[in-house]
Amino acid sequence: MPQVYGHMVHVTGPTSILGADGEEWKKLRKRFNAGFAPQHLITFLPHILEKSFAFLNNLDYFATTGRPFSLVKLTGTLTFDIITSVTMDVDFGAQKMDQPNEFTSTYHRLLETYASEQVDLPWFFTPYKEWKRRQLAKRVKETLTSIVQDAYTNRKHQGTKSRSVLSLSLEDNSDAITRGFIDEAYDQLSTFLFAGHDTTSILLSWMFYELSRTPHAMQAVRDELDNLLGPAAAIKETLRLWPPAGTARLTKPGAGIKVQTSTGEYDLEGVGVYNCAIMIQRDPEVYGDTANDFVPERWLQNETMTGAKQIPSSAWRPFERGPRNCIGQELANLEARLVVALVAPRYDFVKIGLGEVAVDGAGQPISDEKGHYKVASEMYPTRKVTPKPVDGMMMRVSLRYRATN
Ligand code: HEM
Repeated sequence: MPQVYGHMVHVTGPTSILGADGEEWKKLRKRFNAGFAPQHLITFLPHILEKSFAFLNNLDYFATTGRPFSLVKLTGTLTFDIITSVTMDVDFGAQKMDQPNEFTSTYHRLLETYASEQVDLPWFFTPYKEWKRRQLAKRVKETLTSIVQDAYTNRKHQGTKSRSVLSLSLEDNSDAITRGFIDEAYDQLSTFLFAGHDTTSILLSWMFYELSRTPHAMQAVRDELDNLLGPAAAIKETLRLWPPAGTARLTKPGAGIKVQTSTGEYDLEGVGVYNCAIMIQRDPEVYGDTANDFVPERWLQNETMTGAKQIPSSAWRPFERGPRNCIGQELANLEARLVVALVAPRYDFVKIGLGEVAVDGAGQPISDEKGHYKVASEMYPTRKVTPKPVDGMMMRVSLRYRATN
């Protein structure tokens, strides 16, 4: 839907796979599918592991100093390091807290220009922000373009080929390198950079938050680590409650698209359709009276669990469905499983600020009847007023044990 996609053009570029349509999209999707085949994804494991250990080092620092920190910032640099390493074979060292990397901070400052309710206003309402966004986008483009150019040279002179997004973007080139060709490769690279790290970092933050206030679920994750079932259910449930991405489509006039709902049939000819995953995935008709609760057990194929069999697949769509679904979903799952397997046994997280757990006079958490800790203030107020901004998942973390090696 151009009205939505247009806003993101400074992050994704005009020829991005996200905005492409028809034959152009098919060509791009086919090309990049090769980089996300299961047997190829497994080759990313050493990269993901290496970056996850750097993440553990950072958590250790906060555990030993007791300092509060923004979890979403920390997971953001982790997933940034992973995505740059697997899509362009470059290590920006984004997680080095004592030596902030310039490209990483420029990129995150660019993303922050979108984190405001004013984002939907035309540019002339927020001229300074628009100017700043363009400046930051220009600097990001300079760095990524030089990476594209270097990769092109290596490919041409040394025959270096891989199935990274960058390498796949350079396929189809004629002998002469043109500005347009480099720009297109840059658009795809920067799209994967954005789509492949922001989402996964949000997933990880919400998951550790929900686990921190649902002790039985955290215990199940720790118990189930051997077969990775526990993390899989926790990941799925986090994505149900807190889908980090979404989709909007413009229906073609004459395509005959109609939708049947409990209140009648609606004609969706030539309109913008926004699949609001956060509402669909909290539908009480499907998820019952625990629709708003974090209940990973619902996804375990256990006959005794209520609801497990009745959830229609279309009621869970964080990666969307059909041919335009998320190309990186298996990578996101792989990352999340690995990170939770390393982090869950080693640390306890405690939320501070918005969403922190309510305690009794003795300082003990107060549980509700469903086994969740009650929160003192909701992360997202449900009142019909402008919600407060989220606080970046401010946390404290403590070590459950010290690794000897
Ligand atoms: C928790 C993590 C993730 C979530 C929730 C997520 C969600 C989504 C959703 C909902 C779409 C469909 C958008 C639309 O229809 O307009 C999408 C598309 C896409 N995602 Fe993801 N994503 C995640 C991780 C990733 C990763 C790790 C990558 C890359 C490595 C990635 C790359 C893409 C790309 C390139 C598209 C466009 C696909 C196309 O149009 O053919 N995503 N994602």
